[in-house]
Formats: sequence, C-alpha cells, structure tokens
Amino acid sequence: MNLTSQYAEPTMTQEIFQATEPLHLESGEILKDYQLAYTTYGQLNPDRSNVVWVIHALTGDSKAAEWWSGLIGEDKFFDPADHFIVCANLLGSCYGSTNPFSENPATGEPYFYDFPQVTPRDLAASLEQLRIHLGIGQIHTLIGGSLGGQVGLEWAVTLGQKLKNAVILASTAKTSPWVIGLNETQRMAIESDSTWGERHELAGSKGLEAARAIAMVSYRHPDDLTIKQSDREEKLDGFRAASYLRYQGQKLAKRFNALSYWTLSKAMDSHDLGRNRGGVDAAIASIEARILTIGVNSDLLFLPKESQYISQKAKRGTYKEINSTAGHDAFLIEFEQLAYFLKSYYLEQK
Ligand SMILES: CC(=O)SCCNC(=O)CCNC(=O)[C@H](O)C(C)(C)COP(=O)(O)OP(=O)(O)OC[C@H]1O[C@@H](n2cnc3c(N)ncnc32)[C@H](O)[C@@H]1OP(=O)(O)O
Ligand SMILES: N[C@@H](CCO)C(=O)O
Repeated sequence: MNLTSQYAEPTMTQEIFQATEPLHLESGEILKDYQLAYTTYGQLNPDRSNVVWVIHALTGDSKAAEWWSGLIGEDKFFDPADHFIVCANLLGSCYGSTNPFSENPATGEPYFYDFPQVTPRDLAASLEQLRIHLGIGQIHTLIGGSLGGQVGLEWAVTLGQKLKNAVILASTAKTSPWVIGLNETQRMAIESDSTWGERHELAGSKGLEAARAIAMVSYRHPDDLTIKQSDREEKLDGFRAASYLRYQGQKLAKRFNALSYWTLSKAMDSHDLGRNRGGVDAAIASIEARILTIGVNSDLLFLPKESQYISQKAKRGTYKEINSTAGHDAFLIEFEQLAYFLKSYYLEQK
C-alpha cells in the first residue's frame, strides 16, 4: 500500500507494516497479529546513514511533518531533502495502528476493554520490528517528547550501537507518582461517563473531554493561561479559561477515543527504564548513543530536573532547556529554540 495524501510533500509515503512475529508484552500477554501505520519523508541515502526516527506523544499520529511542522519539512531542521524521516503511530493509538477497536484474533470481535496493557518498552519493541522490516541498520537520530521520549529511551537501551543520537524532550526515565496521579484523575473522569463500558467508539467520550481538560491544565503553565486566557472585563462566571478548557476537551474527543487514551495513559504510568535492568541509573548508563535531553523551564508535568537527570547519568549526555511560558507542550511549539539546540548539539563533539 502506498497512499499519497493531498497534504503530502512529494516524498511522503504512508504505509502499513503488518507484523509477522507476535509481540511478547511485558505483562506476559502476547499480541499475535498487529500492525503499525507509518509515514516516511525523504529517501534513504546510499550509505543508509540519514535516518531520523520520530516518536509522537500521547495523542499524536505518524504525520510528523504536520504536528512538528516547525522542525520537519522543506528548509526546516530535519529536511526530507537530506534525511529519511520515519514516524509510526504507536500501538494502542487510533491513527492506523492496532488499537482497542482492532479485531482480537482470539474472538473475531474488537478488543474493546480486553486490549492488553502495553508499556513504553513494548511500544519500542514494536518499532524495532518495523526497523528490521525497513532494512534500517543504523538510526542517526531518534527523537521524541513526553510519552514519545519514554519510548525513545526504552528503544535507545536495546538499540545499542545501532543508534547514534537520542533526543529526548520533556520526558523522564521513570514516571513520577505526580504524573501517575494526574493520569489517574483523567481515567476517573473517563470512568464516570455512563457510556464507559459500552462497546463502540464513542464510549466514554464526554469523560474523555473532561480528561483532556484536566490534562491541558498540566500541559500549560499558570503564566501561560494568565497571558492568554485572562478576562478583560469584571465578571462572575463565563471565564475564558473555562471555555478554553471545555473547547480543548471537545477538540480532542472529535479526533481521539477514550479507549486509546486509556491504553496510552496506562502505558505512560508504567514507564520505568530501570525495570529488570538494575535500576534507572544503570539503564541510562547502558545507552551507547549520545543523548540530548531537552527540558522546559515551565513544565509542570515532566519537570526539567527529570530531563537533566537523564543527561547527567548518561555516558554521553547533554542537557538544554527551553525557556517558555507554554509549559509542557513547549516541546511542540518552540521551534526556534529546538532548532538552535539541535544545531549546537550536533556541532559539539562527544
Ligand atoms: C490528526 C491529528 O490532529 S493528530 C496530531 C496533532 N496533535 C498532536 O500531535 C498532539 C500534539 N499537539 C498538541 O497537543 C497541540 O496541537 C499543541 C499543543 C501543539 C497546540 O495546541 P492548540 O490547541 O493548537 O493551541 P492552543 O492551546 O493555543 O489552543 C488554540 C485553540 O483553542 C481555541 N481557544 C483559545 N482560547 C479559547 C477560549 N477562551 N475559548 C474557547 N476556545 C479557545 C482557539 O480558537 C484554538 O482553536 P483551534 O485549535 O480550533 O484553532
Ligand atoms: N499535547 C501532547 C501531550 C503531551 O505530551 C499530546 O496531545 O500528545
């Protein structure tokens, strides 16, 4: 299959990878038949040394040049004229990869609530199968933020010398109780929707709206809302911040579903790079690639010190910090700073 999107640059292709090997999950369950939807931009160069592998965050998709348009595209830092850029939709997500609405081979029906628990390590293992399928021997740069950074770290451990650079943004080596708590409040919101438990794609969608609104508060910083959502007039109700959060909830519920959200937020909670590896420090130190971690000074979700910690414990780590009032999502927004950090990082010799 080679679908060409009307929005695509000429060198973009979207494909489906159908796995031939089952995926043995950390939970002990086995995902027998699974697929990954992936997008590529540009061409592999003759010595196959120009691979940039992008990993999306919680609600992203494989079209990295759309949601990271300031970083990927013609004349951008990662230009398809120079790089072969790959991004796959993560397992569990609803943009073409196997997810809770896919057919469960054991029953012939959609998985719905029986979709197995997946972890960032499992997600990395599925990407590894795609790498092998694509015949990519070495990845020049693996880059991902938030959940994408967790998956990137997991994959960096197992890729060994097949990876040259890992760029991990606004992420962590082990999910903090704070983030797990925030995610649990969002799942509680989903559970409180009376349609949760029903077997269709809109199940839990009002709950998902509330979950996204809660999440958005953690993706922003108080200063950001003060700048963008202060009310000019004196009032008792009908505040801009309230309508902003309601709108953001509705916007996500139109393009996502509660079961995928549940699956991926559980994956985020389960992240522990050090599990069965002698702890987080040993796991970070085992990464052969150079690592650039980028924190956000105003991130209230994955704190900048968590990103800094990874670079401190890495064999060859560098830390940079985005200065922004945007909060956690700054890694999806502050393109000039990102491009500057990347440029200086690649110029450094380590
Ligand atoms: C198929 C797909 O789309 S998947 C891929 C896209 N998504 C991803 O990859 C996930 C990562 N991206 C994101 O999370 C987001 O896109 C971000 C963080 C980069 C930017 O978020 P945005 O919602 O675009 O920006 P922001 O927080 O400033 O909100 C702007 C929106 O809120 C609306 N808004 C702003 N203030 C208010 C208010 N007081 N009341 C109601 N609505 C408001 C704006 O009109 C705008 O609406 P629009 O999105 O329909 O144009
Ligand atoms: N705003 C990001 C989430 C946090 O990384 C997303 O919706 O994927």
